[in-house]
Amino acid sequence: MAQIKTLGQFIIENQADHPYAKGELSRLLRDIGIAAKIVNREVNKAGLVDMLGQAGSTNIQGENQQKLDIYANEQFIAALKSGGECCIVASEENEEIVMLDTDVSLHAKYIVAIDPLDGSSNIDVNVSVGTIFSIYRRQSTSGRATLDDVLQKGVNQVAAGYVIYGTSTMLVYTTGKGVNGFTLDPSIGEFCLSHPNMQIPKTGIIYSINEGYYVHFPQGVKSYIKYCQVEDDSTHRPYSSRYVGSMIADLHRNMIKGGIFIYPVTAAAPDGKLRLVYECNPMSFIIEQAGGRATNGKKRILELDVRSLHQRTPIFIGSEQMVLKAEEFMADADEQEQVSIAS
Ligand SMILES: O=P(O)(O)OC[C@H]1O[C@](O)(COP(=O)(O)O)[C@@H](O)[C@@H]1O
Ligand SMILES: [Mg+2]
Ligand SMILES: [Mg+2]
Repeated sequence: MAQIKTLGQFIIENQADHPYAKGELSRLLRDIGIAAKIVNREVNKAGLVDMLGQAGSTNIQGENQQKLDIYANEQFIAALKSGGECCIVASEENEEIVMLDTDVSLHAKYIVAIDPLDGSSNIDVNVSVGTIFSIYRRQSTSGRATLDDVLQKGVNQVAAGYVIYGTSTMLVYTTGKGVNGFTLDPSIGEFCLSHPNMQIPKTGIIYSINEGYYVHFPQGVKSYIKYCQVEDDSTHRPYSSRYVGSMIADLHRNMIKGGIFIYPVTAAAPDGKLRLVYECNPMSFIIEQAGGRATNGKKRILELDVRSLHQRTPIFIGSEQMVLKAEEFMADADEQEQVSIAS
């Protein structure tokens, strides 16, 4: 049987990849791995430990917080605090940034942005959910780190990853040197390397979008969906429509099989629904590192200016050729619109 390699071993072995390698980032990734195991334990038995359903509170997005949203948030913040390598946590579930003000973490170099539980609407129905994390180095060199240290462009990420609590539990991450996936082996309680050097296929036959909002989509998106549904053997169309409703699960599937995931602007979400800092930037870093593409229909997600903590953006992400194709339809629709305005 092949030698297993745990996440801890892999992180240490690859520590030299990082310009600042003194072990802090490795310890930070270790802390995230520990919190992921604790959250996984509760997710797996949520119905037995009263962890299903709403917590009775709402977050800054106006969403009803699920009990597991809050539990996961507390576990990741606690692990990052006790680990001492993180000075600020920016979370979907906290309106403001969370300053980790222990003596050690005050001087820590890293910022962690996190979506503690992604796919919250799927918790109670036993469909895959996840955790998304993004890591930056603080830019300010003296005093306390501030919100400005958090509102950095996605290109500045030093690491990003996600945990998927699905048929198996996996942790997938990048530090800018490719993407690797680790599966949790409950019998030894370790994440073990199972998906080395993940590469997303350049194209695929899966499109992933909530078609229930079709009437509210921009013309370019409507045209692209029609393109996906046309019969054409030479391009393996019609494509298959797959939509789990957990960004993590939809992107993980597409990363392995190829495909495109789109969450565009809609009437209800004029800036899109998904959040730039702790959903779109980390997932775009991972997908790009796996050979894919991620834009807002025009501009690279990782180059977008970050103005606020819970800022939203439309996103077109996945297999490179499919995202480029969707962008073509967006550009054509814009052109049409310009022509009709001009005439
Ligand atoms: O129900 P919709 O509008 O299709 O939205 C589904 C999207 O919302 C999300 O659940 C938002 O994430 P959270 O669950 O972390 O709030 C994504 O995971 C998913 O892709
Ligand atoms: Mg989310
Ligand atoms: Mg969430």
